[in-house]
Amino acid sequence: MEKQPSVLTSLLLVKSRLFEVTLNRTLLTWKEVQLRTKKVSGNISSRLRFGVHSVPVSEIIAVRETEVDKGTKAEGKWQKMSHITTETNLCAFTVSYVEKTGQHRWRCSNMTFFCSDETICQQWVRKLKEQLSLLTYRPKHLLVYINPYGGKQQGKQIYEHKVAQLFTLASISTDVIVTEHANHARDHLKTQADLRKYDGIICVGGDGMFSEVVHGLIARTQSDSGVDLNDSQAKLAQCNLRIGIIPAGSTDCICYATVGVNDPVTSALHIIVGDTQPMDVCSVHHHKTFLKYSVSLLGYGFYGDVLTDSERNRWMGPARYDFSGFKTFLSHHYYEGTISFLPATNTLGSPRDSSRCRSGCYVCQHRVKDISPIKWGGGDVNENESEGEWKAIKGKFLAINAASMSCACPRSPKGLSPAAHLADGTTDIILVRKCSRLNFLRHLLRHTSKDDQFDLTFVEVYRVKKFKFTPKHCDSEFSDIRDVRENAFGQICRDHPSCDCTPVNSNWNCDGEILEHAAIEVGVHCQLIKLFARGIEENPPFEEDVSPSAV
Ligand SMILES: Nc1ncnc2c1ncn2[C@@H]1O[C@H](COP(=O)(O)OP(=O)(O)OP(=O)(O)O)[C@@H](O)[C@H]1O
Repeated sequence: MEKQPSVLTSLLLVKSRLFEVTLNRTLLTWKEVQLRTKKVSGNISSRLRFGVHSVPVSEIIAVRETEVDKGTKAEGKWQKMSHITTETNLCAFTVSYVEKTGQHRWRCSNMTFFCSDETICQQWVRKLKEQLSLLTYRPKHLLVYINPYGGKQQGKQIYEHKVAQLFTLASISTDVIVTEHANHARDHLKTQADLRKYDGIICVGGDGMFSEVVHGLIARTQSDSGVDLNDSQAKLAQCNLRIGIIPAGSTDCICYATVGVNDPVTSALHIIVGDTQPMDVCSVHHHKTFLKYSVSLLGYGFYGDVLTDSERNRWMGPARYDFSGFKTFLSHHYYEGTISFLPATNTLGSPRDSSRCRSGCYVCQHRVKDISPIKWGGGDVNENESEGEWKAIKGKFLAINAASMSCACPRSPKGLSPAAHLADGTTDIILVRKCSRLNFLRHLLRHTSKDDQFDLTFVEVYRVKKFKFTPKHCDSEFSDIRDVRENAFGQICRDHPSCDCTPVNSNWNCDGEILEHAAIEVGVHCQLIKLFARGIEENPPFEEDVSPSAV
């Protein structure tokens, strides 16, 4: 790699140790210099270099002049150096920067450099600030929504104690709104917020809060661009404002998928350094009506039933998911219907790949541009020359899942579709056909083991750009099919929601919310939104412990 010319180089002190500090356009580096006086050919002292520490300029948070404790000024190696005086005014500046501490966690570290005179100190502060001012992609004004009731109801405290001071340090100004009811943030974004004032929108909460902000921002962007949300074939306008998530929810799936960890300080630092991660969004329609957007999972059958049951047991807290999961597993319902889809033919990846979507993902960067408006295949199978061939699969399914990202989280370390991508314009449909309880259990357990969860005869996986699902018991095109049930004799019962007949249709679980209709049409909108994140970093570098702060 070509060596960058240095912008500034000086010998500076950190505590009592001497460092050669160099700033170039991309890196701030400090190398320890040890003075050892030894006779080489009669006289002269030589310098030996020790530990090296580098910080990318793009990961410097702030720089400021620092008060010097006058009592310490005469200490240090400068006393031993004839060419640097200790008699002058000792000055210092502090650099705050991102330190990667492992497990994808970031922390804000401070390093104070002491200079022999004020001019050098001011020069360093000026040059560092100049370099930071070139990073125009960093946000300066943010709109923050805090859900005080998400997760363990710690949203406000998390923001005030862990995030606000970092934003102040980075000279980011904020307008903060603590939400007063569900959909407050969505509706404020849709209609009231003056979005021209901001460089990004931050939500403090969980996946539900993120979903609110996504819905508000997409709706606002489409209304500003004159796009009809109910038109399932419309090409949606991209949202330019980035969204940041400060995790304060119960599951924080989106944070795990885009940052690798649900840590408020790490997320705040990704926002400050101005990271960008594009993300696909699925639009979900029922005939001519818009229902919802989804960024992670659309699940019918097993995952829909778990959510429906867990909503009835909210009083149990987070334990309701385990309880409902177990109950749904035992009930072992299957559902009949037809899934039609348009396979993603021009993508570089496949759902059975061993590679994963990571920071700077090649597959997402080289996605085939989705320029055509969404067109729906009529009937079960339809050929459309410009888009490829629709396929249809009719059957009895225990689960139909569409994963737009891996959905990996501590509960399911590999996720539902380990090789799914955040921003390649596709979603992975996973069909689990009717099988024995034991086989279904084998499939479920493989989400937590090394074995391939798709390598089972009753499981199929397809990477698609669009799909539609038609449940078997959906006689009228426009009827609401939620309450269609089947009694013991196989007859359809619509009239007795309280009788003991089994539902013949499941509900769709759309990113943790229940959809009102089973018959849906879904289209993937490639890179519709952007997050303040950079994707999960592969083997994030551990810093060698040569930093003077560790001394
Ligand atoms: N002030 C409020 N009062 C009640 N509900 C709110 C308020 N603000 C937001 N909400 C709603 O609370 C729901 C849950 O919030 P959130 O996603 O932050 O936490 P969570 O459900 O515990 O976490 P996760 O979604 O990660 O499981 C969201 O759907 C949001 O619409």
